[in-house]
Amino acid sequence: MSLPTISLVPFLTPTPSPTPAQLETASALRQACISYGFFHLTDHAIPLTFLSSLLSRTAEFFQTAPAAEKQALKRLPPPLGDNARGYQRLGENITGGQADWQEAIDFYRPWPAHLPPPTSDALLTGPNLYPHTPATLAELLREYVDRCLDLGAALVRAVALALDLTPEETASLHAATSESFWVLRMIGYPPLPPSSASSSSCGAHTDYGLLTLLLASPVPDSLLVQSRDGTWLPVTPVEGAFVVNIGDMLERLTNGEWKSTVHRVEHRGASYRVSCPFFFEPNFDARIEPLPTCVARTGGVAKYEAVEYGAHLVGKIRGNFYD
Ligand SMILES: N=C(N)NCCCC[C@H](N)C(=O)O
Ligand SMILES: O=C(O)CCC(=O)C(=O)O
Ligand SMILES: [Fe+2]
Repeated sequence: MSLPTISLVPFLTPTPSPTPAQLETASALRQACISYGFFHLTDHAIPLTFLSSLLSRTAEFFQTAPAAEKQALKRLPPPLGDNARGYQRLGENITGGQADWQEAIDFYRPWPAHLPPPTSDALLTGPNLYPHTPATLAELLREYVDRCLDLGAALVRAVALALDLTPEETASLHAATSESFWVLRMIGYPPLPPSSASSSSCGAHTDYGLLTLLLASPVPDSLLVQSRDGTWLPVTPVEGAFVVNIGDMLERLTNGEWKSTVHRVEHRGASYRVSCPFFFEPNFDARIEPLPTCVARTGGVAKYEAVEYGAHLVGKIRGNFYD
């Protein structure tokens, strides 16, 4: 099935006031976010050759890194690790109480020095663990983070216009994402065993933050997006495009006008699928509550309380692993 496609060209460079091309894109973005909460993003300024190398080096890590290297990168409880960053073996992740058929590495923004540790057990305060195999992967991952942060900032400009925010609300949205507590996840999906009709590569969930930029192997129908009527729409990848979706914090900011759409992964067939979702999130300590312009458009009553993004994230991480 085809999700809407949005070209980011008009938003790549900030402008003092909205251009006609920006207004046109903002209106298409608004429709896509209301109808699906998911869209393909093209013309994002990240070269296809870079994205292809990142995907192929990621596949190389999962398929060829020695077991000892994966062991050395393991997500560990304190004092050796911070319980969140690092490598997770097949079956270590759970969604909705069921194991996901995937292995992964999580990277987060380095813990901001000015914030107190979020929990007594030092969750999230440790170092990122970058792979050594293949040799060029760590540098690609770091460059990918920088590029995705720029892309996230451009998308926030588009979102502010699509939501018709006041200048004050636009400024507060930019301030709430200026130190984005980003997450980069490298995921490897071996095909699901053919016999296991009930198992899943990644169970049905919503993403936690603002906007997810999903880069994945071009395998059709592995990612499934729940439509507004409850049916599952299989996604056909568009070469060089990101699949972008809305997270829980953007649903809250919009007072539910835009929903954080439920999605899941069911990867069958013969290929080894990889993905590198970049989660462009609010600052860890950002207070997220419905924006007045969105409240006014959705019946005049705030349907969500204010939350600190970090508190929401910590609650989610607690339920993500078997141990
Ligand atoms: N930051 C995000 N969205 N990470 C991926 C979430 C995948 C689902 C997760 N196991 C869960 O149960 O929520
Ligand atoms: O790999 C994918 O296509 C999606 C992964 C995903 O939804 C997630 O990690 O949040
Ligand atoms: Fe997701």
